[in-house]
Amino acid sequence: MERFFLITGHVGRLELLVPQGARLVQLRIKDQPEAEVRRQIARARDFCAVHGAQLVVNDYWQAALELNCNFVHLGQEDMDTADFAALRRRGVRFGLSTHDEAELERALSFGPAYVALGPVYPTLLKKMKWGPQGLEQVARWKRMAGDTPLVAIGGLTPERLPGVFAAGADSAAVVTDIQLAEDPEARTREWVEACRT
Ligand SMILES: Cc1ncc(COP(=O)(O)OP(=O)(O)O)c(N)n1
Ligand SMILES: Cc1nc(C(=O)O)sc1CCOP(=O)(O)O
Ligand SMILES: [Mg+2]
Repeated sequence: MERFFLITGHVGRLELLVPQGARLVQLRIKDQPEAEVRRQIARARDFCAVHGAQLVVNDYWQAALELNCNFVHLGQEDMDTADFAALRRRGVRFGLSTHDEAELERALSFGPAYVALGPVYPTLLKKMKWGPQGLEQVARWKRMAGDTPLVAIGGLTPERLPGVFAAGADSAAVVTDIQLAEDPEARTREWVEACRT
């Protein structure tokens, strides 16, 4: 699995940062009208196809199906309503969020392309009911997930990556560190480099 997992909140940002070297990118749109969501997903799909990047559509699995996208990310609530049979029929891979053992067990039962564990470190992005999981939890998740790739998320920075990968994460996902960077393009290149080593 790609070690660098970029997450952006707008297709414009995705178009700016993918050319810096991101090969796996999630479009995580929040609080937008459905038509705008679909417009952005279609644009991201086409852009990623041209630039050789894998697009992962967050939340909007129905739009992803309708717009012929092939990878979605689903949270625990999304799992209640997602049509996994339809996703499988159409060859759409899915990654799933997990935060505790019960969620991990449930997520693994669906046969995901990856499971995500978070927040590994404190995150500024959103209020969460889970405290920081820490690196020992990353190592436990890796053991429990078996062959399913593990994505670490939450409060990650290039400086924290050696510890995260040493603990067993296969991939590291980021929103805030790049979103708030003074120079997001340069910071993305730093991530690409840090994930290479
Ligand atoms: C790679 C990755 N991991 C976790 C999440 C979080 O998904 P979710 O719990 O559905 O929360 P939102 O991102 O929808 O707020 C993710 N998006 N990507
Ligand atoms: C969107 C999201 N989901 C998380 C989870 O644990 O499921 S942590 C998180 C925040 C993303 O990380 P940051 O902005 O700190 O890089
Ligand atoms: Mg979600």
